[in-house]
Amino acid sequence: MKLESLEIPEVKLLFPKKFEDERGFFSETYNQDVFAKAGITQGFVQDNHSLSKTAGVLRGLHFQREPFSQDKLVRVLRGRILDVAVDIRPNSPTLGKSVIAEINADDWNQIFVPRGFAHGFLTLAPDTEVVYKVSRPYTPSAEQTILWNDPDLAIDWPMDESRLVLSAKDANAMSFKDYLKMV
Ligand SMILES: Cc1cn([C@H]2C[C@H](O)[C@@H](COP(=O)(O)OP(=O)(O)O[C@H]3O[C@H](C)C(=O)[C@H](O)[C@H]3O)O2)c(=O)[nH]c1=O
Repeated sequence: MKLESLEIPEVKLLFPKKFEDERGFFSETYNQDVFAKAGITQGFVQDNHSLSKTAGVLRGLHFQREPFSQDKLVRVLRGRILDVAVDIRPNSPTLGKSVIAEINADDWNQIFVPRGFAHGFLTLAPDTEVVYKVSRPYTPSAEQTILWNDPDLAIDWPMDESRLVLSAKDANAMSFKDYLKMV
């Protein structure tokens, strides 16, 4: 499996092998030993799957407070996303910095977003299906959302706000400044 580090090394891009033949393809999309060799030793306890019907669906920026924070291993079954991981670790030298990568079915790539990061994505195609493993279970009481277009984070989303589809929760999320007051 090919592995690439991004501007924040804890966030990793992975390219599992895809064996193609006249029938189609086979791919081990997760293998504990192979991923451990890539430095991903977290166990995963839950698989998630979301469908976004149009391009312009923006989900995020989400995280779960400690001790419920989740590592996430994200891939795209169909379509394309711009995936964003924001470093929200209070003592990190890259606090507030984002890593952005396109994850899509054609490239068959995955992104590993460790705990300590807020996560979100913007769909770039209709009928985009995202599946991802998480290392701790969903804990609604611990779920938090930081505003997708927070001025201090200054994430360069490549789509005009008027075209975005957001949940009410995400549209009314807290600012990064308010998050910093929490920690
Ligand atoms: C996350 C989650 C949600 N749900 C239920 C709760 C809601 O009734 C419904 C939709 O949840 P939500 O609007 O939070 O879904 P997304 O906006 O796709 O949230 C996800 O999007 C960003 C990109 C993430 O990184 C998180 O994993 C996750 O928060 O599914 C569950 O039952 N289990 C779960 O693990």
